[in-house]
Amino acid sequence: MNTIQIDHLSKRYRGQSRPALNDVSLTISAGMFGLLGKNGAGKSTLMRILTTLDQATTGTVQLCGIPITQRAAVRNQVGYLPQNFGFYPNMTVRDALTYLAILAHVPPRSQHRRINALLAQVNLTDQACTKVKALSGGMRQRLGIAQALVNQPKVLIVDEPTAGLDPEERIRFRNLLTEFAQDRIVLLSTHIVSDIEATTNRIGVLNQGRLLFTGTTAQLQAQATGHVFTRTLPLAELSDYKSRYEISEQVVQGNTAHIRFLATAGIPGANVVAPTLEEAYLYLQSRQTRQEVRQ
Ligand SMILES: Nc1ncnc2c1ncn2[C@@H]1O[C@H](COP(=O)(O)OP(=O)(O)OP(=O)(O)O)[C@@H](O)[C@H]1O
Repeated sequence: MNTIQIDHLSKRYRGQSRPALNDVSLTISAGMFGLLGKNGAGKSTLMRILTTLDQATTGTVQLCGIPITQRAAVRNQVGYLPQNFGFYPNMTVRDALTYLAILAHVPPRSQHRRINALLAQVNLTDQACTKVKALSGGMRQRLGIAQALVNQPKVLIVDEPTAGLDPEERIRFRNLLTEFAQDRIVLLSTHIVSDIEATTNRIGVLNQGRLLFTGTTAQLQAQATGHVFTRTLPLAELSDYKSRYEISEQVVQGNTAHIRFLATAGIPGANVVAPTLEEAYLYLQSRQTRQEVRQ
């Protein structure tokens, strides 16, 4: 029963006219799963419901077979790294983890061993005596993972974890997540497509509270096949293209522009190219917008 089963989940915050989540149904099985969506799509709301920090308005969730309403039991199975994670700045890394281990009821005789293992896993052994406030952004996020794993959860939920990390730390952090996904569910929420590309091929896309897509990255890319084009054109024509099409890439050299763009049908003089995952994601979003305009 190593799955998260979400059925017809909706959430409407008090005083808001539009629901933050709108009839979301989704099954997430073991391994890494990426949840993509732009700002305000509802990702954090879903994460907070799955971690029992917030409650749905309607719908049900079963996490590893446990109904989400059994909050204490669910919390034993879930580790969470929230957005903007930051805690106990004046404690050392070891003291902060020890404190959390106590809160998580880790037996005193296992605490030291568990914390040493976690520090090694997230590569922070050398920083055990460093104060949290002195860690770099990447180290802090790795400490965030360690704190989420203190109670050895079956499910790890991470919300926009790579924002603000430099490329090296971002890669390191993503590799860490894929390692952890080998024997548990890791749910990664992000609006950064390259984070998904580098870690998983199983995704869901949220937009304005609705699940627009769930499947593999290849399936998403297949939906955009035939809708991404490349063209070299005089720089003077670029603004006209920009007003008509979604440009996914542009390189300007002198008076010439090389562009990749999205269009619903073939364009004379433009060549069809295979969509990248980012372009497939943009195509999905723009198709949704066109449908809304038509309605
Ligand atoms: N506590 C709250 N009270 C009222 N509205 C909220 C609350 N939290 C979120 N919302 C609204 O719910 C919608 C979804 O927000 P949510 O934070 O879940 O999106 P998100 O995809 O995580 O976006 P971001 O990447 O910006 O965090 C937004 O319209 C947001 O304004």
